[in-house]
Amino acid sequence: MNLKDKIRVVEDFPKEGISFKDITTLLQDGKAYKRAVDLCIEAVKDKEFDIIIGPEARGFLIGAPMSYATGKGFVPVRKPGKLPYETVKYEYELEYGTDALEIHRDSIKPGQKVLIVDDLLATGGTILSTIKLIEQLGGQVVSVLFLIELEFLNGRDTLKDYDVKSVIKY
Ligand SMILES: O=P(O)(O)OC[C@H]1O[C@H](OP(=O)(O)OP(=O)(O)O)[C@H](O)[C@@H]1O
Ligand SMILES: Nc1ncnc2[nH]cnc12
Repeated sequence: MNLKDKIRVVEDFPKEGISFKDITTLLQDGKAYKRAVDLCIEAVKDKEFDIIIGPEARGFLIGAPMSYATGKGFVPVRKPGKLPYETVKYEYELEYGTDALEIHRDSIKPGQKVLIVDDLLATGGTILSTIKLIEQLGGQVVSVLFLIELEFLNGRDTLKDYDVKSVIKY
């Protein structure tokens, strides 16, 4: 099965010049979704981690099933105003705008080994800010895993101090 064939590419969304990689077509195909999650788990099989962290919203779609399959906990990183308890916040730039992310202050214990998971690496801004949040709380990022990497945007340069893995590359 070629997973790339399951991803729908929508040109000029959400604005002109962006070639949007739409994973909803992959997710709605049960076998393809399972294969994608299995490949993500395979990609980090040599890594030791205590917890999985994924940013809203598409990071949940990959991180939560990986959490279920590996038996590790899942910590959501969310857009501002969504988490009910005390949070720390970080602002960042996207391929198509700016945004901010928050995490619960008590979600990571100092020294915990963290695997970060997201659906897609573009500029790396989302994950760099996720890393800042984790490190502020004393977590240790052992690896960062993406289902999709847009290599031409050089997000790996932004994340050069970290172990970065991806399953599908454009
Ligand atoms: O590498 P970057 O340039 O930071 O871009 C990648 C991020 O952009 C998308 O999320 P988006 O903010 O569109 O939110 P969503 O998951 O809620 O759709 C995607 O799911 C990644 O998290
Ligand atoms: N080109 C793209 N396709 C899908 N999600 C994205 N997030 C940032 N850039 C994206």
